[in-house]
Amino acid sequence: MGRLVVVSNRVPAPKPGTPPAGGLAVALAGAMQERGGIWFGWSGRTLPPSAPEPEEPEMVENGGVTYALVDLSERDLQDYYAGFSNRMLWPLLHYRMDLTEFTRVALGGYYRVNKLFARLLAPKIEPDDAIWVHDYHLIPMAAELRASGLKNRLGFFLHIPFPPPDILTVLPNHADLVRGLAAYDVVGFQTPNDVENFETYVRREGVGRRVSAGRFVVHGRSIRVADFPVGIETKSFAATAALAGRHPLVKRMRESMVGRELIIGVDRLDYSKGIAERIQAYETFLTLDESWRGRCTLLQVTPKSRGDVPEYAAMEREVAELAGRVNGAHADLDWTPIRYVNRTIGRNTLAGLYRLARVGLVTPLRDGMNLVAKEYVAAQDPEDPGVLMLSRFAGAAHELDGALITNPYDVDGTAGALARALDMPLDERLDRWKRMYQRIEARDVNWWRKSFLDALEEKDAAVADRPQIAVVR
Ligand SMILES: O=P(O)(O)OC[C@H]1O[C@H](O[C@H]2O[C@H](CO)[C@@H](O)[C@H](O)[C@H]2O)[C@H](O)[C@@H](O)[C@@H]1O
Ligand SMILES: O=c1ccn([C@@H]2O[C@H](COP(=O)(O)OP(=O)(O)O)[C@@H](O)[C@H]2O)c(=O)[nH]1
Repeated sequence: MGRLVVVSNRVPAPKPGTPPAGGLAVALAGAMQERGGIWFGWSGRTLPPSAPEPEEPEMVENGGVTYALVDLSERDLQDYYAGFSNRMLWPLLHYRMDLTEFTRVALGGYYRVNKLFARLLAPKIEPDDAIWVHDYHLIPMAAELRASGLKNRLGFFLHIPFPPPDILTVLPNHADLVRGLAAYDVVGFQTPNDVENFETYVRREGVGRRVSAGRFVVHGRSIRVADFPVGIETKSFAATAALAGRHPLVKRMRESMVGRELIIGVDRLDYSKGIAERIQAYETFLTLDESWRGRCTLLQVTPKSRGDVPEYAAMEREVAELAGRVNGAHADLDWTPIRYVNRTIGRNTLAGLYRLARVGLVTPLRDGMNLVAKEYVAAQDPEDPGVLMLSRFAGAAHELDGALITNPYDVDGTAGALARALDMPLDERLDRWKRMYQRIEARDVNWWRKSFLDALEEKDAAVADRPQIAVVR
């Protein structure tokens, strides 16, 4: 068995002595420690203005994993990351054609960085290594690596949605992008809906077809295509949450609630997350059901994200103004309806905050999966669990059928669902929570990693033999 080589734009900082943070990082690091591996990607740093392009990645060893990190020039970062990845692919793949900006300059930067990454990575690859590329920033990597003569197994996992063809074909280079996907041996999506959109695209564009369950021929290559819903490290997150009540910040939060019910939202500041619509629904709820005034608080944790992209800066202002206006209109001397926190909270603290909250509000307009939804479920007290409110447009809604499923575009409907969640009796909360917990325990992040890698190394039964998961009506 060869090594595992993971390639992703963002690589968790390999600081000596600190474990990698986040479910994805933990699981992939676990796989690499088992097998020996390289984690290749952007260092998170930019090169000084006149510095030449790097000839070698910086190699850092930590905890049995070799990190291979590449600094990017400011221009490459603007064109490849802020430009084509986050102003074109991100909005388009989240069904937001109105927010896209396509430029040939940014597209050029996207291919330039993929070429650079492939050139720096190829010499590090051994013949029996399995290579697993992650996310929309790096779709052309397989084609670039194959052009340098590599014959290895190559897998790709898309963490964000794959939209229907009428949306994808807005992208002027959609044909090249899908040709790039066909250079992999396995292409993984988050949900059956994404797989279906891919199938419709290749059929309509006349570039391929599904030949059997989980197997496609695209541009003449036979590839595996299936959904592999990403999970979290469920058991350890649940254990952390059970102990997190001792954490000083969680204690302070509980004391400050003075018996009020907590409603929690945790999202990067991103227009895909539906934060403004959520605040509007909360305001409608407070207006419609006055009995809840002064008896509940919405804690919205929203770290800033992608500040170089203009749409994100605009959204930062919009959400801050909205939260301020709702507080101004509804607050009392001893009660603030919304606590809006614009910084990153550590996951151990978050675990305790989720457990304190009677309702978890996860209402994206579109989301690949949404790990916060799974973390909220994992963190609940099994004797007295809270209620997850989940947008039907989050990938997680295909699995978490015990949630109160909402449509974030329906502000009144979401407000009504919030009232129902806060009033839900214990037996219904228990019944809903148990179904969801069983699911995320069985399909945790280790299941995700193993099922993808088994498909990549052709060790699995036919992908189609896997039990089907619930599909949102
Ligand atoms: O790296 P950034 O630009 O700061 O953005 C953070 C990450 O956001 C996206 O996450 C996605 O992956 C999650 C795990 O599979 C999934 O639950 C979520 O729905 C997705 O939005 C992005 O895809 C990552 O590449 C970014 O690193
Ligand atoms: O202040 C914060 C906010 C978020 N997160 C973590 O960031 C991840 C967000 O993943 P998700 O899939 O929900 O959305 P993404 O941001 O990847 O689109 C989750 O593990 C959260 O626990 C965190 O550690 N601290």
